[in-house]
Amino acid sequence: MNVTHVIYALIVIFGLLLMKSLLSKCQTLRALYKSMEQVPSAFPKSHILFGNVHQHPGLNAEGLKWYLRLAHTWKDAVGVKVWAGPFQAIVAIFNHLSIRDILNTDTTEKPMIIPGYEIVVPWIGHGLLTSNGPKWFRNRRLLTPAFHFGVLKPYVKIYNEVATILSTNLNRNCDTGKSFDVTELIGLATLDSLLRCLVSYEDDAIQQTKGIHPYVYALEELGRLSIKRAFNIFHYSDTIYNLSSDGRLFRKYCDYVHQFAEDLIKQRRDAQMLEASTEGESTKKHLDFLDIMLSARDDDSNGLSDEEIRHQVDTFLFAGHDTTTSAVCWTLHSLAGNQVWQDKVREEVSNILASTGSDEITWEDVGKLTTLSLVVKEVLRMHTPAVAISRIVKEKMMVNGVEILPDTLLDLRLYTLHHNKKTWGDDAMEFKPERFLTKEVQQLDPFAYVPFSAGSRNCIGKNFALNELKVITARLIHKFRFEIDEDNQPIYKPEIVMSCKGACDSMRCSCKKQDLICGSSCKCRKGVCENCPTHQHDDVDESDNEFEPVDDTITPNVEDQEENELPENPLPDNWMNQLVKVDAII
Ligand code: HEM
Repeated sequence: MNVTHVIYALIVIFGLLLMKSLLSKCQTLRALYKSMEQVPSAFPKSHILFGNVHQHPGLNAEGLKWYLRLAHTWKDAVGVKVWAGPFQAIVAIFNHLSIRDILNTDTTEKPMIIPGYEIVVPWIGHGLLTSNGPKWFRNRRLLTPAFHFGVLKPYVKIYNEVATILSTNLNRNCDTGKSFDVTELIGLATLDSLLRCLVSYEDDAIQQTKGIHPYVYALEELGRLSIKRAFNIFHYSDTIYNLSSDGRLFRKYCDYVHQFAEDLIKQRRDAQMLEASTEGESTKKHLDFLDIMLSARDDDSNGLSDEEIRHQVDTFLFAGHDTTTSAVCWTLHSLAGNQVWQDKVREEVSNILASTGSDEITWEDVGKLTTLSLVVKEVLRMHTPAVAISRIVKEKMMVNGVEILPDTLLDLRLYTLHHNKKTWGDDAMEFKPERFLTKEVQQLDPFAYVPFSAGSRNCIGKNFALNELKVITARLIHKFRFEIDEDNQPIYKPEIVMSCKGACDSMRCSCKKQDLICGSSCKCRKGVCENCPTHQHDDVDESDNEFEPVDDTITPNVEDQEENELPENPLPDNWMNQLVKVDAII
């Protein structure tokens, strides 16, 4: 046998292996297409190359309505299928029975692909949110003590400190006499609180809006660039993305936030070593997340490396920031649109604070905020901050009676689940906190209401978030009155979280004349605020309105609707108006 024979033999073997792999791929695909026949389709036709990607209405208000229409039509189905290209089957799920089967099993995991969770991995690494299997399991066990009630308790003081600075900033903006967007201030406050609680980082510059802190700026840019990448299929390849200007910018901001976290970790290690060597007392006010991570040990007495700790710090800032900001903003927005509930919450807070004679909400007080709790539950249902989460099937599994094959992507539409009329009734689109007192809702399947997800991969920061949300809202409602601004409507942005542009903006006096009032009891209806007599009302100058009016992103695209033969819109025409307008006073 000479060299030529060997080459021929290798070519034949290689060809056979290739054929075998192609055959097996074809069989898998055939099985996938067959299994998907049991799932109704979101679109009547799918493109041979793009699947349905080009038909999707996008991450906007129209997209939300589109999923609601599908949920209304396919009430009892496992979900509906969408093809991302010819090979990737996605099942959009909005039925609690399907959600229960998916979140209750270990045959699914986080999809580490682009545009899935993989997009944020260069930024947050393989922390708790973006890891699977034994790595996730070990880290979850090591990090769970960081959210123990004993650790969370002292954080309530920090939420109060943050709320005080936030109130001062709101008042300062009120002094300008112009409408302004409070979303940004709330975002800075929730970031400030995360940095203080988790890594004991205190810097007054964080809550300053002017001359924005470089860390705040870097986080904002990273969020913006991640979304941008998700919508550019040419940037799905790491090589191409890294060479692009966006990719280089993304890398630059990643390097900055990584360095920021590394410096904090190093400083803490140095401080701990100094304390140990001098037997000195710690000057820290509370045990933080970093302390717990630095001392955490697994069963083999191994701790977390500095790189692992950095991944977790970045993960917690990522997972805990926009979500909480969204929840606070939508709570204020909902109360602005429901003065009766706003007054009930204010009365509850006032009674609690009057009984303690303090301005601060204590740990014990948080449990007494029962009216606010109802409001918060309803807000998390109506404006679900984590609009959707996803999983990939690892092993063949049954979902709501349908067999789903490996590699199918499951798109759990939590917002849609929370508005499913079959579960929540015909008033599902209405803000009714009292629904959580009814027997029907109390007896619902626990998987029908999952703003923090459920099962082993539920939100580890749930109690942290709820406490913070309640303290900040209580403090603001005690001091300010929020009202709907008829002129400015925020625009729904259901991206990584349910954010909005301009929600909760425009702090105004109830006289609706662009004057802004400080204090807690503005009765101004005439022209001069009795609390701030220096603030005379000016005529409203429309050019002062910096907020975008509702644009066509929320107008149903009739053309697409006809082409896709979508079912009739089950929502009232003005449903968006009911959700998005906001204004506030004093
Ligand atoms: C209102 C605020 C919040 C909401 C609605 C929320 C919601 C969620 C949801 C739905 C998940 C599941 C994600 C998935 O399956 O992909 C999740 C996971 C997670 N959340 Fe939150 N979250 C909030 C606040 C926070 C806060 C404040 C922190 C940290 C301080 C945090 C840290 C995490 C982490 C680390 C995970 C991953 C857990 C794991 O996979 O083991 N979240 N969150």
